[in-house]
Amino acid sequence: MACQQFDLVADFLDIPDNLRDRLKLPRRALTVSIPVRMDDGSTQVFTGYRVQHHLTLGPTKGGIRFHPDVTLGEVAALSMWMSWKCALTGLPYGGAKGGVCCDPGKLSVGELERLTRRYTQELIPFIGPQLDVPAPDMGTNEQVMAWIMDTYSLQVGHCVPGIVTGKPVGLGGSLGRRESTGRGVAYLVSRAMDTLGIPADGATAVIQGYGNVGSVAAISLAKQGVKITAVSDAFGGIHNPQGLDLMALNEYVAKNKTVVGFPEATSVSNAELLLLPCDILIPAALERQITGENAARIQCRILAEGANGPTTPEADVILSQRPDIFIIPDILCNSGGVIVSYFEWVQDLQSFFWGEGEVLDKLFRILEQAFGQTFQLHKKRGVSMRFAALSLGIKRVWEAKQTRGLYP
Ligand SMILES: NC(=O)C1=CN([C@@H]2O[C@H](COP(=O)(O)OP(=O)(O)OC[C@H]3O[C@@H](n4cnc5c(N)ncnc54)[C@H](O)[C@@H]3O)[C@@H](O)[C@H]2O)C=CC1
Ligand SMILES: O=C(O)CCC(=O)C(=O)O
Repeated sequence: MACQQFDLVADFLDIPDNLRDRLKLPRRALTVSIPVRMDDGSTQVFTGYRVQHHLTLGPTKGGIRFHPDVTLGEVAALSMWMSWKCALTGLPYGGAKGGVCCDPGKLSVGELERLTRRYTQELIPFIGPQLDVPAPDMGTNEQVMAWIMDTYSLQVGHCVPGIVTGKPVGLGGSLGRRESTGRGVAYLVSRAMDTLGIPADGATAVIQGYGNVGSVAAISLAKQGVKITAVSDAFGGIHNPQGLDLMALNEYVAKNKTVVGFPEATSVSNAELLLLPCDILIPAALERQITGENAARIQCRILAEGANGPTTPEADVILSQRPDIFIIPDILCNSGGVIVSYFEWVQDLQSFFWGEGEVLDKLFRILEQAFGQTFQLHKKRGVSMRFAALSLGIKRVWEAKQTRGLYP
């Protein structure tokens, strides 16, 4: 998907054929074996990856995913999208991504810590505050980032908070980072609603994936008056056309570790949830959810891509024939996370920390600019919002490579 998107944009930008691989292929891709002593005394070997897409504009940046379906190809695609996302939002980074093929829900806290520390140990020659700075993604959280920071710091002999972002605030994390991706999604949805003339009060939203991104987006939108009518997780979904009580839902999820079984809602499958009528549809879980098979049948006005890569190129072709749907593409829609990660990194390097108001103000200003530039190109050149966002990101990296002399 990432390569197909790149090739279309490269044609539009007239990037010479013989130089396209320079932009497309990752600079480095690392596969590691991670032996972990399990609680029952056995040893299990997990496979982990870290892909750094380009280092032309600064260190590489991107999350680490713990999920059973992680593959090297997926991580490479996610690293490429990180590059275009950072360039679109003007951050001084190349893209990276990491992943470990495991099911974090089935590991004890001790097993998870040993796995994280051993994975970090394997990455140590390749990461660093000026080289590659990991962050959370699906299946990882602040605690995992704290273990990464601790493992790295023990190795080099002093405390290095700038090695990861998305850490607990008490260890040099930034105020607002935990909520930043979901808040950014909600900010851009409200910009899209303004643009389309949809009043927030009474609008409805359906969210696939009620994790960090999905749950914060839900709360932020509900504060604007939007009714959240359906949400889901890996176990299934729930639906209430009158709107879900999010306070009660969050208490239920904290206790039961799933949205499934929440009272005052009917159950719905993840596939059915995507087809529910709503004003705003937010995929906030895995890639390839809106496909050639279901794209013609989704019933929203705004498709806000909280997840990375939720829409396949086949679906994009179908959606291009549906002017009734406004897409906020992933590299724009979920960029709030990496933007506040950038703020966290800057604060760590300076050992000087900002208030939450300052973080949010700077976040919304960057989102506003990226939304404005993408929307302008979309209108001016008659290209989709995704194409416009990718073009802006790819063009900036391409220009930087040319200015540096193409081979850095
Ligand atoms: N955490 C962050 O700061 C950022 C995350 N993202 C993207 O947002 C998406 C979600 O990430 P997080 O919220 O951080 O992860 P998370 O691990 O906090 O939550 C993921 C949610 O998706 C659910 N899920 C997993 N498989 C599913 C499936 N097959 N169908 C439906 N739901 C499923 C999980 O049960 C969980 O509720 C991912 O695509 C990630 O790459 C993008 C930018 C930043
Ligand atoms: O915060 C970061 O550095 C990266 C977050 C991430 O993985 C993403 O934007 O997909």
